[in-house]
Amino acid sequence: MKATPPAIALQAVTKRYQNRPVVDNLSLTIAPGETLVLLGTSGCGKTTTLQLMNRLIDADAGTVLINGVDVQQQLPHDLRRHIGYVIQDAGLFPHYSVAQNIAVVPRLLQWDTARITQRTHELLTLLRLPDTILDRLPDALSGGQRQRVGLARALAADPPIILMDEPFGALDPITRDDIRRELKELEVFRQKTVVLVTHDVREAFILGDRIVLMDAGRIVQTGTPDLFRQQPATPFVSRFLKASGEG
Ligand SMILES: Nc1ncnc2c1ncn2[C@@H]1O[C@H](COP(=O)(O)OP(=O)(O)OP(=O)(O)O)[C@@H](O)[C@H]1O
Repeated sequence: MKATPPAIALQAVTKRYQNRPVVDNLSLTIAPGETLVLLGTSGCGKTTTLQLMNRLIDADAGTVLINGVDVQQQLPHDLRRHIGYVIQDAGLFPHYSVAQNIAVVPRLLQWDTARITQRTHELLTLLRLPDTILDRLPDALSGGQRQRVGLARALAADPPIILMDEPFGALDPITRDDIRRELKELEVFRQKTVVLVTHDVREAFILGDRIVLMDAGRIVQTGTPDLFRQQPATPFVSRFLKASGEG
């Protein structure tokens, strides 16, 4: 029997801007079903690393594989239909209603209206959203509701991989804590391969099966939250954890 390939693999990947590597010879594998958190200070290359995974940007060197297939052999739009993407403040289309936002990928996949309606209602229930918001524009939602709609949109076609870039960054601390907790408890979230970018150590410890701490485009330490607590690999790691009150 053939072994299952990693859901995502980066092999010696480099991305340069103005001749400066912002992702520097980085290698990383993510198992199916794993929640991996990319953690690090502002500008260390987390977002760039994430965007290499769904071909929002292309690497200058190295290989990115999704389920064992080089992303260069896949069309960006095909790839993105199979990889959900959630960004800060949800990134909803402002002139689309909530219903239209949630239906973006199902429409691309040419689902019929009945199937889209059924899926939309399932997602509203899953994410504890009232169906009274379906006709509203994103502007007429609270930040927490917008973020939930962003999640619903990313989950709509049930992609096996979800990429999340500072998904809770725009929320107040209480709403952020609530949504984090709810997300962690969702069965669907547990089953999926999730890569989450954050600079928030607490968030990384709550949500991550494994954490990758980056600095200047490189990996400083990889491991479970417990490993980070018990064996910070370098003084940089200790300082990073201490600065957030988790060290
Ligand atoms: N399109 C671009 N052109 C030039 N430089 C860029 C571009 N995108 C990112 N950079 C630079 O690459 C570096 C890494 O950026 P990246 O967004 O990946 O960092 P990050 O760790 O996600 O930071 P943050 O937490 O602030 O979002 C930064 O110095 C940034 O200024």
